[in-house]
Amino acid sequence: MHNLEKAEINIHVIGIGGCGGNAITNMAQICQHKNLRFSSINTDISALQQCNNHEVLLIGENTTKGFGAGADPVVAREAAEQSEDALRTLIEGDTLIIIVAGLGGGTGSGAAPVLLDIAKESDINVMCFVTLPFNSEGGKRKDIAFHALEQIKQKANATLILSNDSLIAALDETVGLLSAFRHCDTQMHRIVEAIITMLTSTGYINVDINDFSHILSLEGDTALGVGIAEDNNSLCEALTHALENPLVEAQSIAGTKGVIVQLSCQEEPSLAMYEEMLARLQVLIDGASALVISGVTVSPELPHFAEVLIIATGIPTQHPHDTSEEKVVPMKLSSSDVHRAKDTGYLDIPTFVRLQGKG
Ligand SMILES: Nc1nc2c(ncn2[C@@H]2O[C@H](COP(=O)(O)OP(=O)(O)OP(=O)(O)O)[C@@H](O)[C@H]2O)c(=O)[nH]1
Repeated sequence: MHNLEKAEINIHVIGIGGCGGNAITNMAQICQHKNLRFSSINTDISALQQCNNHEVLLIGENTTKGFGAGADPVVAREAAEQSEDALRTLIEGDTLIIIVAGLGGGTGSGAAPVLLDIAKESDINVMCFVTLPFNSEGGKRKDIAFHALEQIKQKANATLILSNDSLIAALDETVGLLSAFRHCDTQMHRIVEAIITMLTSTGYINVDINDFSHILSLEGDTALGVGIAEDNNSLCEALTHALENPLVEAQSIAGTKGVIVQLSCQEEPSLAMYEEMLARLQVLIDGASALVISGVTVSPELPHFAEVLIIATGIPTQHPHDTSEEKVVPMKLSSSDVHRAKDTGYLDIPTFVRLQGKG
């Protein structure tokens, strides 16, 4: 008799540095699931004290004495290396790690690559959700961010790059900084939730962890996103919108080697619309003989008619480090999105704002 119990999936979302910790605090507040765990890692003990709803780990205590990495990624890397054993213990038993970090400062930029190396040694898939600094933060922060991004893209199975400058372009001018950051967190949280639903629910057409790992193992650039459909007729648009997030670098999936398309619906989707959505996908991949894995889950509790999650990997790299403004396609958000961003307060002032305040 075979044991038909499914192996437990453990998804661990880990924030690194001030931005990462803020994002995790927000996500942990709204997103709970038995297969999901949240942690924050920092060199700065005061930032970790704000992370009051999830696990925290102080790294490099001997070097930094808990006062932060002083915006120096080299110091942060050393701090992470000093705490390698604690990092290894933190990720024990994880199936998938999602790292969240703001690039451009010390801790996120310096410690994320170290955690990626440790996860790789332990054979754990890692996705990274990173933000790029505002232009107004200056060239030095941009340089640090791009250098870190280069390492992260090489080491992670998939990287989602959110641009802080796009927040300005995409949101209403009157939105406050912290609400805008919170909006950025919401985008990441939507993707995390869609991945959890995909990996933990049994779909009519099922995408399992091995399908997911296969797609993540393909080498090249990645594109990922979630699009929302209000009815059967807008499944195609939801697929396109998944790749047109106003906060994310323009994402083309032309030439991709592998794609997961996961459709979660309140009720059974129409066959014709499902087929049309997959036909649209073929147009987007532009003739590539990609491996397409599509899943369908019916979840009556979804707040919209449907959500389309797309994860494309093995995309040919066109402009590896060009994240100039031209590549970002800002789109205005819907008024409900702007409303949501305005309505939400923020728990804590991000570290970089606090540091700037200190003058
Ligand atoms: N979207 C978003 N970006 C943030 C937030 N906080 C900081 N940032 C961005 O992330 C970059 C890095 O800031 P932090 O995360 O505070 O820096 P750190 O990695 O902790 O580095 P050190 O404080 O120098 O050790 C900043 O330059 C900002 O562009 C946040 O809450 N949301």
